[in-house]
Amino acid sequence: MSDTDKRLADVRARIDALDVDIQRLISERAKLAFEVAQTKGEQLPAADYYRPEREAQVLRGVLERNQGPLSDSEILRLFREIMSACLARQEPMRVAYLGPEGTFTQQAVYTHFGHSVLAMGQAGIENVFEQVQGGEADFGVVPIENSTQGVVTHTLDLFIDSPLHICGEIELRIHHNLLTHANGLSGIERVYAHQQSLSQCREWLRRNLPGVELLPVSSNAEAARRVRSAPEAAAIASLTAAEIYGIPALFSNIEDQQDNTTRFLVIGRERFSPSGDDKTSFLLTGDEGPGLLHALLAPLATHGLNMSRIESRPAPGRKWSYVFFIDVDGHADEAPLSTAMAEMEKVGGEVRLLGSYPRAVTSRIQAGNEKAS
Ligand SMILES: O=C(O)C(=O)C[C@]1(C(=O)O)C=C[C@@H](O)C=C1
Repeated sequence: MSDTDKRLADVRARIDALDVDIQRLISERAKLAFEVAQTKGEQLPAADYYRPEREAQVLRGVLERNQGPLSDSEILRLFREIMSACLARQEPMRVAYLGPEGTFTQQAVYTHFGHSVLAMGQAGIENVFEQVQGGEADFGVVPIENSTQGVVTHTLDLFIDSPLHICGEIELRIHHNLLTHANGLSGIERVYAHQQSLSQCREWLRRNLPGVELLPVSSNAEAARRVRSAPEAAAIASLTAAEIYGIPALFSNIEDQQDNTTRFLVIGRERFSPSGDDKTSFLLTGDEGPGLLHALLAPLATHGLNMSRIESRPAPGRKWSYVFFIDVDGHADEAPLSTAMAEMEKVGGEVRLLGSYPRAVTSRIQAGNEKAS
């Protein structure tokens, strides 16, 4: 045996010993998670054991402890999967998402819930809402805004008449790829993609495929599906879609903005407790003149609450009336937000809580500055 072989055998023996420990510890952890489950009630479906606030706390701890050599997102992913597996001891949770298979929304589902869930692709955002409301799905995941393209108005509008709650947010870095069976750019006659993705890659397409026909379709996964047997066409889609539909990526990371990020919301039928670092979304409506919005927002300022977003949409059936979507820091069950919301209700108009939920854990990972990457 050469010296190199001996060193290799030695390191592998140490890895084997560690694997035994890791496996024992994971099994021990799973047993403790089952113990927690028993205290919540035996034989309930997984959705009844799910505690997003606790999961966020566990994952924040993982990030704080990480000293490398694994990157923050890798170590998060591993612990995410361990918790997902611990939870899926009963029937897996059913999570509806904007499909078909291979969309970024599906990727958001796995990033947030891990792979031990049943992800159910839906044809439209409204179908995701319907599945959760009707109880066919335990939770739903829908896109809400993109850092390059702005808000997904269709999702906002669906909240206006929905009784569902927001119980989580997911931030996903969006990397676009040019998928094609063509050997080079010169063989491409048309490009399919979702309109949002065409817009996010506008500059790249202008420089690299000038004059080529750009065809918007319902999703990037649908674009990939169309290109499967059309070697003269290309699709803009994720690498997951490339794998599912068996199409090579001719170019990767073709998005114009390096930090192109999409935010998704998790919707469900219940409300959850504070996690220690939460956000709250609510809806404001009222017909009492321009001073009303100012009066409604004043308590937020008085209590020093940070408002991270305000979005207005036309109120359905009321010409020139608006509905305002507001995001603030804090949980509605905790002061100072609970106090501010009580004061807002006294002003008049309607203040409807859409949900309080843990801030996306991945938002703690600085883009391009990832610890140990
Ligand atoms: O702490 C709990 O409430 C658990 O059920 C355990 C656990 C975990 O594995 O850490 C599992 C599922 C919940 O969503 C949250 C956490």
